[in-house]
Order: sequence, then structure tokens, then C-alpha cells
Amino acid sequence: MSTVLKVDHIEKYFGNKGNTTKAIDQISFEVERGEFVGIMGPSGSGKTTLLNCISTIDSVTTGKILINEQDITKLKTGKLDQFRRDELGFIFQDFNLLDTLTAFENIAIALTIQGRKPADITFLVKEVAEKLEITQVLNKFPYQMSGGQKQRVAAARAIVTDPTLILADEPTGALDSKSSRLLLDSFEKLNEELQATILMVTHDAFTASYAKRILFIKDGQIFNELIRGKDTRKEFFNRIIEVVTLLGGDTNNVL
Ligand SMILES: Nc1ncnc2c1ncn2[C@@H]1O[C@H](COP(=O)(O)OP(=O)(O)OP(=O)(O)O)[C@@H](O)[C@H]1O
Repeated sequence: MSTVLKVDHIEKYFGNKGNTTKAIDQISFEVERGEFVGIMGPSGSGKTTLLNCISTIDSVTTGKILINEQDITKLKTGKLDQFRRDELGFIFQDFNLLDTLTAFENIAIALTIQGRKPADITFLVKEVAEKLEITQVLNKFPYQMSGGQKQRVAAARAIVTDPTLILADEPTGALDSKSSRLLLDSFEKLNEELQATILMVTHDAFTASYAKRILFIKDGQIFNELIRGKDTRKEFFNRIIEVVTLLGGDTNNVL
């Protein structure tokens, strides 16, 4: 197996002298190709900051982050934009689709920027749409789609360039339970059939139970790690709940 992501002793401080918050305090971990990893932790524990540092949206104070053996903390702005476009796929809680573009165009945009041929773009978009069961909405605009459909379009956009790593921040946060299940089934499929590597932040135990491994963050540090192993999703869910309870997080969203 090859290591896709190596987070090496990172720290992140916000603020300035006399008024600093240590959002990340010496976090290290690795993700192998084809893994589906969840990050959980109470509010303010540093989950989003961690994801933002990995996604190159924010910079670390100390430490290294290697994606495909490339230290992203050393990349300059121009290179960083290209790196983000070519190596990463993003899925956000609020979908981030462009309202004036159809689903097809939203999914195609990254391929267009990469300068791919129109015939290849059409082929790739249709292929991923079939996998995510959104073929019937390809000609629709975001306002004509349900929340679940929008999020599956966002997932299609994230995967269509075949990125090294997909980063998802609370992807089911704005979805009802049925749409959440459909999206998570899609994630499972992308992970198992296409060997997509997914790193997903969530506070929701049900969502987390789809991952194969969970890192729990508390006060900016890794507090615990759970590996699904041969557990069913339900068994894994129960183990996750135990740790969430121990961490003092909320267990409201247990479906
Ligand atoms: N831009 C910022 N300036 C100052 N402090 C910040 C900033 N962003 C985050 N923090 C602080 O860093 C810590 C970690 O925040 P972060 O948003 O990463 O937590 P989180 O685990 O994602 O929380 P939540 O689940 O509520 O979204 C918090 O104490 C927060 O107040």
C-alpha cells in the first residue's frame, strides 16, 4: 500500500502574541491509498482547522503535510492552486455548486480547466453520474434539485478528476437521513469500486460509521483511533458512540 497523506507533527496557532489559540497541537497520522477515514471530535476540537490545513486553504504553524510525497506546506501560491485542482477533491456541507451552471457543467468545470477534450469530458461526466445515480439531473440547475441530489453532484465533481485525496467537511450536515444514506452509500461505492481515498470530518456517528477508521480529536490532539475491521456498520456505530460519549460530545444525531 502507498501512503497518500502524511501529517507530520503539525501545530496551528491562531491570533498574535498575548492572545493565541492553539487549534492543533502536535497531530501526526498517515492515510494509505484507498482508505476511508473519518475525523470526529467535539466542537472546537480542531477538526475543520485540520482539514483546512490538509486542503491547503490554511497554513500550518509548524510541521509538515505530505500528499503524494509532496510537502504542501512548502508550495507557493501558483503551484498550490494547480496542486489543489489536480490532486484534491472537495465536498462541503453546503454543496458549493455554481447556481448558474447545470449539474453537468458543475461536474465538468474542473476537467474544462484542466484542458481536457470535450468528448472526454462528456464521457467522464456521464460515467461518474451513472455511478452516483444522478444521470437524470445532469441538465438541471441546482435550484431544481433536492439537497441529496445536489450533494451527489458535488461528490461527482469531487471525484471526476480522479484526485489523490477527497476531503469532505460535514458532507451530510445539511441532509435528511434518507439523503444522507444515499450519499454515504455513494461514498462507500466510490471507496470500494474506484479505490477513492476519502478523509471526512463529521460530528455525526451514523455518518462516521461508513468510514473504515476514525480518528478522534480533542483539544487539538488525537485522542483515540477506532478501526472498523470485521465489524458490521451497526457494530462499528456502537463503538463510535462509546467513544463519543467518553469524549463528552453530543449524540443527538444518532439515527
Ligand atoms: N480564524 C480563527 N481565528 C482564531 N481562532 C480560530 C480560528 N479558527 C478556529 N479557531 C479556534 O481554533 C479552535 C479549533 O476550531 P475548529 O473550527 O477547527 O474546530 P472544529 O472541531 O471544527 O469545531 P466545530 O465542530 O464546531 O466546527 C477553536 O478554539 C476555534 O475557536
